[in-house]
Amino acid sequence: MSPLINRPLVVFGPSGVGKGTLLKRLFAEFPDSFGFSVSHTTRAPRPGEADGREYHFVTPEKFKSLLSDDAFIEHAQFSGNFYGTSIQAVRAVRSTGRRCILDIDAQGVRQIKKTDLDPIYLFISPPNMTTLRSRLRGRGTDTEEAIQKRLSIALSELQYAQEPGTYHYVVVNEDLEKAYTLFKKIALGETVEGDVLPQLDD
Ligand SMILES: Nc1ncnc2c1ncn2[C@@H]1O[C@H](COP(=O)(O)OP(=O)(O)OP(=O)(O)O)[C@@H](O)[C@H]1O
Repeated sequence: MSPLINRPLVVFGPSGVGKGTLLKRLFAEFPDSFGFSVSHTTRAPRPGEADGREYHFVTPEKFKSLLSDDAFIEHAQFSGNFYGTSIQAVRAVRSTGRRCILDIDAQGVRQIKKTDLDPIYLFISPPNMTTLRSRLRGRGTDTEEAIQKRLSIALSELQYAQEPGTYHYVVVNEDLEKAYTLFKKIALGETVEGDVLPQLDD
């Protein structure tokens, strides 16, 4: 098996747990070491978005043909549009000498497990549910209805993480400095213990 650093890193965890916060810090500290793959989408580009940079913008027909050619390692539909990560996009990151990071949901993780991508799976966990709820509210970006929806999806993500063999590592994002220190070591391919998945039954 190749060294850990050569394998893509799949980062998953419930909405509001702090994935974006940790990833932003990692990219700021190591601007040349990591890359996100460019996904395909059928949604229209927003002002300022460039094809091949934010997304590969494709028609629904093209998306379907890629899908039937098994081009995607995972795909999903959100609010009427399709999104997918192609194996080619992951390889493109690798060819620039960067470690590819995939920030996806549990449904995507399930799909990737059926491929031969062989990534490292890292689950970002809240220390408890109370903290997760208050972070989602504290972010101030969602309505109460959207928060409830995110929380119910979060519960299924947490249930998924409790199934055996789901992840290689857990990072509990309680104290941000501590979480980032461990997250960084895992991203850099160091061999570490990782945290233990908390109970999350509060
Ligand atoms: N260790 C921490 N302690 C306290 N607050 C934190 C910590 N980590 C992140 N936060 C805050 O929690 C909120 C959610 O974080 P963030 O947006 O990074 O989550 P996310 O997992 O990327 O969510 P989504 O999947 O919805 O994009 C933000 O307001 C962030 O500043």
